[in-house]
Amino acid sequence: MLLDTNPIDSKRVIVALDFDNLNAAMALVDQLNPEECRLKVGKEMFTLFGPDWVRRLVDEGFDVFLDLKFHDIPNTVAKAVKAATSLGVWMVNVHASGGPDMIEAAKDAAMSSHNPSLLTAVTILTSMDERQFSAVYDENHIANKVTELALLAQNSGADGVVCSAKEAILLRQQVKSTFKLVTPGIRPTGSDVNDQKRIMTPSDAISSGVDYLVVGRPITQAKEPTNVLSSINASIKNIVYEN
Ligand SMILES: O=C(O)c1cc(=O)[nH]c(=O)n1[C@@H]1O[C@H](COP(=O)(O)O)[C@@H](O)[C@H]1O
Repeated sequence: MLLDTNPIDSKRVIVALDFDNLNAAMALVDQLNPEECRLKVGKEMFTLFGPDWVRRLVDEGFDVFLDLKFHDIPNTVAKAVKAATSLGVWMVNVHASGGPDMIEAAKDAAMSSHNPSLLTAVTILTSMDERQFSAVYDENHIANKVTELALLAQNSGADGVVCSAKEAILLRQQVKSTFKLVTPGIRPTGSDVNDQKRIMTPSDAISSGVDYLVVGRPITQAKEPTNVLSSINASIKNIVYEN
């Protein structure tokens, strides 16, 4: 299992499996090659199909991002992260707004596991635009808050953040080069935006310094999912970000 990104990682796409039907999910997974993508399992599928299914994906050779976005008191989050890493997953996440003690506790738990996982912290959800953001934070500079939360996450030991690719250029000036930027809200040209607000194409995102692209519906709802994945991989294959 890779904990670091190679200069050109052949699997920079993380396919978000958001299905309510296990057969439909596995029909897609069976077409995917663990050398060409990683997988993300979120709240819906984890709640419906549980840890055994996650272990199965790991056993099939996939690097799994278990996206449960923990946000609770430090002790509770540490125990949840310990349980998550015991499944053999590659990455787990928390909300950065849970604060430094919570992130540090999560990182300690992720590292002390017999199967250390990367820990990322969610900054501001990609479904938030300025109107949504200002309703929560009483200000309207999303990029400033993302930067603040990313630095907080880095200083508290997180391995990276989940953010929008729109903030990647700014973040790359401020965080360590090894700090992972994981970005949902990725939309190949011409695909539906759905409920995402802060979006970018795969090649623009990688050119902006993103490490991993989280792509759900543009792949999972496509008539030919593997064609979409291959075309995204081809579009980013030779892009190396230089700061
Ligand atoms: O943590 C995440 O993965 C996440 C954070 C965020 O800010 N925005 C976001 O869309 N996500 C997840 O990324 C995936 C995006 O899926 P699509 O919009 O279908 O590409 C979903 O599974 C979301 O839960």
